[in-house]
Amino acid sequence: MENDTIAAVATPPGTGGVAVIRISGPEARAVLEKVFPSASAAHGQMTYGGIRRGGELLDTAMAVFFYGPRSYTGEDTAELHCHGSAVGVQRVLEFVYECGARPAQPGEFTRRAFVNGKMDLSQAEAVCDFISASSREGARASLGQLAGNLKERVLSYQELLTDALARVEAAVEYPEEDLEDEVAEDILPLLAEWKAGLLALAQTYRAGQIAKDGLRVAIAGKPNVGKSSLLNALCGMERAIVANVPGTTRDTIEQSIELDGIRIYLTDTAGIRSTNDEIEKQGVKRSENAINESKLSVFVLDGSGEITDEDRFVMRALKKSEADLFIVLNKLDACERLSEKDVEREFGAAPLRVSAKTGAGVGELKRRLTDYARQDRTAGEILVTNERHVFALKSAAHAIGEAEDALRGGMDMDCVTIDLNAAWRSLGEITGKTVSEEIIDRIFTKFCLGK
Ligand SMILES: Nc1nc2c(c(=O)[nH]1)N(C=O)[C@@H](CNc1ccc(C(=O)N[C@@H](CCC(=O)O)C(=O)O)cc1)CN2
Ligand SMILES: Nc1nc2c(ncn2[C@@H]2O[C@H](COP(=O)(O)OP(=O)(O)OP(=O)(O)O)[C@@H](O)[C@H]2O)c(=O)[nH]1
Ligand SMILES: [Mg+2]
Repeated sequence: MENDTIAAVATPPGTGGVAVIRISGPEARAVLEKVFPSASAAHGQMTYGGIRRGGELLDTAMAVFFYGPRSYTGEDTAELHCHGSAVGVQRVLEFVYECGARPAQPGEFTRRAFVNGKMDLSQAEAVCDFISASSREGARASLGQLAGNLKERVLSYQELLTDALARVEAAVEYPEEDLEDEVAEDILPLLAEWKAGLLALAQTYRAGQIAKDGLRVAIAGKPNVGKSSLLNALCGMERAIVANVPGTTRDTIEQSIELDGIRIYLTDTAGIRSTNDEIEKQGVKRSENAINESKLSVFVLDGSGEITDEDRFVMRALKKSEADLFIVLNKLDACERLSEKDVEREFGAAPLRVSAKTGAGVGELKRRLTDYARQDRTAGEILVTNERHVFALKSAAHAIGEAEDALRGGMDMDCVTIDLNAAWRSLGEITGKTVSEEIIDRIFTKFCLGK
């Protein structure tokens, strides 16, 4: 399976300007010559010509050939740049299969690039993330990883660990030289530094996850405080129905916006209150679900009224969830009955004053949302966006901590060696050096076809 020749359409299905078929493997050149006889023999040179099966013209296209290892996959690779006709591309693809290629599995081109050492596992994962990025920040984070920022950082830690291991092993090997104390003294501060660095990197995951997957924000509050109006103000359109009738919003309403490069999934919810109305009850249940699925809740209060038991009821529901909380005091354009102090006294946090009606304060709310999304950014420009990587970084930091304890406790130097090796192996899970075939399978089956 590893060494046959694969083919797939690399561009999205359907109608387009141009569609690209990629062919990779030892027979790629032979396949290309059958499908596109006028192909140039020169590396990377695109030529124009006809694709004919028997006497029949299937397309007039362009083709290019890359000799391995100077290609994306590291193998011989051909590309056919066809007209973006769904039917035309299908016919050319069938012809390519007849000429000796087989259909590629999802992610198989990139898997070959990984197997052939063209990229490490973190870069291969970044290819998938970059393609599916839903915001500028998500695209930036995955492109950094694709360019190798995480890989380089991990490799440099592995190099440091290897140096430390060499010193520890020398102390073990030449006990007569009494190197142990000196090695311990030299290495201990380094271990602390590496552990902190790895943990700081792991901590970028919160911001990384938001960059990659966006931030889910629920807009919650009792009926008629202006939640739907706030949703509309945040997304700049009349997305939800607004009316001066408590219970206007019956179902949750979702709208995503991009704020300063970050994808934000806003959910406007039905006003939460205890009710006997069957439909409203279901709406309230959905509101509670939306809050539980969000990382952040915006709790809306009506500044033209008083704090009521209904507000307290909502606050209790919010407190039960794990979501962080912003309090917003709405209707600041109307006569003011509630001050920021009142809210702080009641709910323990100062609110942001806005008017969903005039838009006052909405810019500041947006700013606070993006600040919230960006907090925890350290460790330079690298953003860890993958739980698997976080786990590996934390495991490595933990093993380094064990090595520290062993050194400090005057334990056998062999224990230190074991711990440092464990740290090295944990880091190798990120680059793919020390990862099981099952995990690699799982990663690549998530890819789209043709990548
Ligand atoms: N036409 C086309 N465009 C594409 C791709 C592709 O496969 N085909 N890519 C696919 O995702 C991305 C570009 N990524 C690529 C990465 C490496 C190589 C490559 O040939 N690398 C060789 C040679 C480098 C060189 O000549 O300097 C190498 O690494 O040895 C090609 C594309 C996006 N655009
Ligand atoms: N003066 C003023 N009125 C507002 C403001 N925001 C909302 N309103 C009014 O308050 C009423 C309720 O607004 P909605 O946005 O429908 O309130 P809601 O919280 O979504 O209500 P439910 O869906 O019933 O829970 C409407 O008449 C709005 O025009 C504001 O900032 N100032
Ligand atoms: Mg509403």
